[in-house]
Amino acid sequence: MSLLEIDSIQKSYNGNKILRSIVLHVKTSDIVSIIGRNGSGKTTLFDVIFGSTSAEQKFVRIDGEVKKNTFEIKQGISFATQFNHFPKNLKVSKLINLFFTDDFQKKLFLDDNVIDEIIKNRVKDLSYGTLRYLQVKLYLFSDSKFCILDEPFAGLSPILINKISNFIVEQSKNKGIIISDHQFDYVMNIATRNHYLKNGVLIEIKDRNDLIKVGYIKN
Ligand SMILES: Nc1ncnc2c1ncn2[C@@H]1O[C@H](COP(=O)(O)OP(=O)(O)OP(=O)(O)O)[C@@H](O)[C@H]1O
Repeated sequence: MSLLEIDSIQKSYNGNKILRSIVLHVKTSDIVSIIGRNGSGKTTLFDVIFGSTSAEQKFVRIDGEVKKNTFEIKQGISFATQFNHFPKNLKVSKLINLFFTDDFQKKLFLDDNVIDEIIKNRVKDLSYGTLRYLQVKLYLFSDSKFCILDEPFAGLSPILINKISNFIVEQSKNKGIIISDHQFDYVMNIATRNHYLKNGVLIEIKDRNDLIKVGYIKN
């Protein structure tokens, strides 16, 4: 059982406080959602946690050890960003080989008809949705204690969303997962705990009704 403790995160852009005081604790088998309106600061929060964006204040601890820089954080957290950073000319088969040190996880990863169909292609030949599916699945299956998924369902058809949802539940047996996506029904269906990000703080929410109360959706 691992524990990720995120505390006292504060971040401003041009004097505007985007994150005021974020506290979030995630342990193995948690699927923790962060829902929020466009521009509320979800991606900024993930970038700050991961260390790709600086912050006025930040505290990240994994299993009792304070993690100060991206190098240290990368060893404990895999982060599927909204963007694809894979080299365009790389073959999908090579990309997959680069990601896995664990044969068991690799075998599990490869047991998938969607991957079968693209394994001989190059990254540049994949459609947006297929590339997104590949990217999210790679980070989800990678050998890390925690995984952050920023908009994993964006651009995916319902069948692929269901597949990714099932993988999230399966992989959460061995890792803690933080997920943010505007497809809130799919997210809340699998999350073990839900949060709403508003005015720079996280509010715990229980159900769809709470999303109406906070003004994310209409009745
Ligand atoms: N590099 C930057 N410089 C200045 N302002 C920024 C920068 N990056 C983000 N912001 C601002 O910070 C706020 C939060 O942006 P962020 O991308 O974190 O929101 P989000 O909740 O992820 O939104 P979405 O749901 O649309 O992806 C926005 O007002 C955005 O304009």
